[in-house]
Amino acid sequence: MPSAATPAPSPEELVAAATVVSLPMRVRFRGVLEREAVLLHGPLAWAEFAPFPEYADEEAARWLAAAVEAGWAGWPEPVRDRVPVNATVPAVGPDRVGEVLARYDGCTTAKVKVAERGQELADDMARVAEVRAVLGPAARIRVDANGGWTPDQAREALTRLSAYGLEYAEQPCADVPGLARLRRDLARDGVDVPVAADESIRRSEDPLRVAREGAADLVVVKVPPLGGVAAALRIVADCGLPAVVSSALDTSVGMAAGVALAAALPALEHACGLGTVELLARDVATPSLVPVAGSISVADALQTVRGDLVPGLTAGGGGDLAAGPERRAWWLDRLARCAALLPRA
Ligand SMILES: O=C(O)CCC(=O)c1ccccc1C(=O)O
Ligand SMILES: [Mg+2]
Repeated sequence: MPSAATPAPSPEELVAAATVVSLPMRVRFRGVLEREAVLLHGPLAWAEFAPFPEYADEEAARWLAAAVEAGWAGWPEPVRDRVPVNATVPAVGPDRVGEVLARYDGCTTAKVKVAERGQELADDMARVAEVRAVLGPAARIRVDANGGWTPDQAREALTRLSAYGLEYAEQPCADVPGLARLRRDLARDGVDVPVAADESIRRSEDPLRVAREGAADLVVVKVPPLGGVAAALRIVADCGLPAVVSSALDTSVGMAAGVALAAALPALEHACGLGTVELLARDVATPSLVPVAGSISVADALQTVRGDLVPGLTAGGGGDLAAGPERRAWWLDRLARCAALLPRA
């Protein structure tokens, strides 16, 4: 049960509840082949704190607020039992697309990374074409450029990629004015590709600006950067746009928070980017929280965080997933600094 009266745990309490793990990834994502995370054993559940290493403390503190909600306060009530999930295809060559998609059981929506640094539109075309060929005409395909295109590049790329049929384009351009201009240009040209905002929501001081300025058709929401499930629900309601829940490259523990958000949204019209545990070569829970027949059960998500993790993984010990002493010290220091930034009830 969420409770506004639950006081935030102290920095000492959080450090005592923490273990630091390092997980190898199957494919490079965000330029890394290894994902580090702090797992916190709270009184209600396990929680995850894993802001990307380059984020400053102020931004990382929102990720910690989301972890405190998970472990200490609890999540809003679900309104559905299962959450549909998309496959996520990193910027691999077409030769690896089949192998990536095969790991997502029953997923009929795929998100394809595009505009990767060092690659060209021809690479994106080949990757998206292969996804369409593997999944067939009925599948939904969305692309995610992570802000990598100028508005003109995005117009050209999406006009060409639209030949494969796109559900939407996620963060095609880096900023809100760019997204708004692109949306107008696509409408003028008759190119039917809706625009979704991701970074413009989750890394913004003003997450409602996208909606105010008509810069997107839908919003992508992630629990950790928005400061928790309850905070994300409020942002979606205030935006008044359809929402897609996505992950931030989480372990099964972090993924459960995304499932809790997707389960609690009043409306859910799109598959969610909550299948990315498949990108990790190792995970903290058995079984892993991965889609079965294209969706994740909400009860499975709750059980994942309320039960035991893999043998040897306890607050204070990471078993054979434990990060080395230097990385452990770096993360615990960061945890304590971010904890000091949280409002204390
Ligand atoms: O939405 C998905 O399918 C997976 C999540 C994802 O793509 C992602 C994962 C880590 C960091 C950024 C992003 C992103 O959506 O941009
Ligand atoms: Mg994105």
